[in-house]
Amino acid sequence: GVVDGKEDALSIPESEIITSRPIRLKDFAEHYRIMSADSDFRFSEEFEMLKHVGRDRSCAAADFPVNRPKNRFTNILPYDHSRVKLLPTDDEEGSDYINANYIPGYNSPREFIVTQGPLHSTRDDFWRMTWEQNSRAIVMLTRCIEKGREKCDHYWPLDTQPVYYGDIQVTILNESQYQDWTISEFRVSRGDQSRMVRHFHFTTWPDFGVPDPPITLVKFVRAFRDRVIPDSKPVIVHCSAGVGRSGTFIALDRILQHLHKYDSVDIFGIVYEMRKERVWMVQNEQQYICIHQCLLCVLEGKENILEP
Ligand SMILES: CNC(=O)[C@H](Cc1ccc(NS(=O)(=O)O)cc1)NC(=O)[C@H](Cc1ccc(O)cc1)NC(=O)OC(C)(C)C
Repeated sequence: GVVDGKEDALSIPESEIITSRPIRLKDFAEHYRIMSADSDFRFSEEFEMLKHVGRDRSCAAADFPVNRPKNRFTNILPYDHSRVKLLPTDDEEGSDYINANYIPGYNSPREFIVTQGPLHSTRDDFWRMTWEQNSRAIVMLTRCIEKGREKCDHYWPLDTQPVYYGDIQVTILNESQYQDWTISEFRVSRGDQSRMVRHFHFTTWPDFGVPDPPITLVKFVRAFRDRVIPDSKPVIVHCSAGVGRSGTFIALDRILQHLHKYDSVDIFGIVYEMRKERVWMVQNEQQYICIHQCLLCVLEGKENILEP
């Protein structure tokens, strides 16, 4: 079919759909120069090719009337095929629903769970998901309030007093504040069981934008990867809608691990794969280019330069 004058993705033969565009690391600087020429003309073209990826998938559960209030935004709904299901409570319709999808990482096909910033009304579901999925790390990429708008509920305690979220108790054990992020450790308990969950909160990433300078994101990903315990438990990543900043973070985390073992990198393919699992992962062109800028800084050895 032809939609708005262009062939839509469904009409292109499977064999002709481009799903990856690997670039050799030794050619990456030149690749970046070519793509960014003429006001990022080729970056725009390449990012446009990702527009329809995944969009043919159903979001039926998200659309159940009982689940609609659980979605922060009307246009950011989880695909059914990759959504995270809560353990249902006595066949209550919608009791298994949370706006969250499994996303592949460098280490496993379900390394991450990407979710929206909890609403006040869904924060108990958020902690239930964290417990049921046995997650030991949460990456938060938004502030709770930005430009006077609520982007995310403050879903963890305000001080060291324990707080219950449903039947799950959360206690802040410690908190380390840095210039652009805060790393905390929570004790998360249910009944007589307790676990430690690390909270990695990036605090200076504007919605719809990119960290300034991009190297700050490289340093945060390093800080996260150096501290996260390598295990098979999914890492929970969220921002406000759980698409733009979350997708950008995961893409960079994959790339920084990948380049130790391989001599090429496929940023287009990584974003393509993520968008098959969750809508709009890496939301805009600026974020897509930022991933390339971060990699360029690392390849040029700029990440260890002390800021002025
Ligand atoms: C461009 N903004 C949006 O699309 C946001 C959802 C969103 C996406 C990504 C991000 N950034 S993030 O993923 O990095 O947190 C924030 C918010 N959606 C809304 O604000 C939507 C409106 C909308 C915008 C664009 C569109 O194509 C369809 C509908 N509004 C909306 O859902 O209104 C409520 C909250 C009152 C129910």
